[in-house]
Amino acid sequence: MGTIKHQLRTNSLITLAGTVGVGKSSLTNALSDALGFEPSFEKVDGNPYLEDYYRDFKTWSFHLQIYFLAERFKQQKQMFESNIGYVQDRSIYEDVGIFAQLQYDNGNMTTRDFETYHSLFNAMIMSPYFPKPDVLIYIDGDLSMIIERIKQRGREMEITTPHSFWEDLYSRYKEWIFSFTECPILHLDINSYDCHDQESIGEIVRGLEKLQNNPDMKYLKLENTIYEQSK
Ligand SMILES: Nc1ncnc2c1ncn2[C@@H]1O[C@H](COP(=O)(O)OP(=O)(O)O)[C@@H](O)[C@H]1O
Ligand SMILES: Nc1ncnc2c1ncn2[C@H]1C[C@H](O)[C@@H](COP(=O)(O)O)O1
Repeated sequence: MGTIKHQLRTNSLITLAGTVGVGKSSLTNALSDALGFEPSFEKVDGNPYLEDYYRDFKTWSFHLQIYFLAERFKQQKQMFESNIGYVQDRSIYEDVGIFAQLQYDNGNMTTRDFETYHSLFNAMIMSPYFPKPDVLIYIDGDLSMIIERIKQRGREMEITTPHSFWEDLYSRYKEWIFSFTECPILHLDINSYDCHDQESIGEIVRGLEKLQNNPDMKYLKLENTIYEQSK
């Protein structure tokens, strides 16, 4: 798929948010390609804690969160210094507001560790390396479809994780997005776009432009961007 003409600032930061398996990485690829921006991925292969974490949340939650924070810091610093456009696969706000909070609420992180984690997070986002994203794209959809995608993707550690964990994560996302005010939100449903369709990606780009060019506009939901279906 080729590049799409757009009017976004050349150093824009577009961040994707949504639960595991919803399609962030796939859309990060398609959008960065279309915009001529760099993609910035969350690396799963090579994460030294992730498999242990899924086996034993209580032992590894704090270690994993610190690891993710360190990775994000390096990623943000590199993005800030290069001063070019990026599409980022997952925001730091989800680490703290969803994943760490979930494990704390479920008794898998102590108050001491949670407070240490929070103070590190707060110190980091005060640094110049953490400008607010221009737009956060929130991807949502039916939980059953999302679970199907997790199964199809085939990461063993995720497939063997109890359904209740995905339900908890899913319902937290629904609440979290309503309280999110750091930047404008472009809301997509997994049935409302197609990563392989230039028209559909073009509609998403138009949505991003609207939000970036209208400072009073804080939220936009794209109901259907798939040309074939909308006819
Ligand atoms: N629009 C889509 N339609 C069908 N399958 C999709 C779509 N987007 C992603 N997938 C598939 O769903 C799975 C999870 O997608 P991924 O982009 O890795 O999600 P995330 O990064 O949110 O965890 C992958 O197997 C991917 O190929
Ligand atoms: N902050 C996090 N805490 C726990 N687990 C996390 C965090 N960020 C990502 N993860 C996990 C969830 C998935 O198993 C992988 C990759 O996420 P994905 O949504 O598939 O990009 O890492």
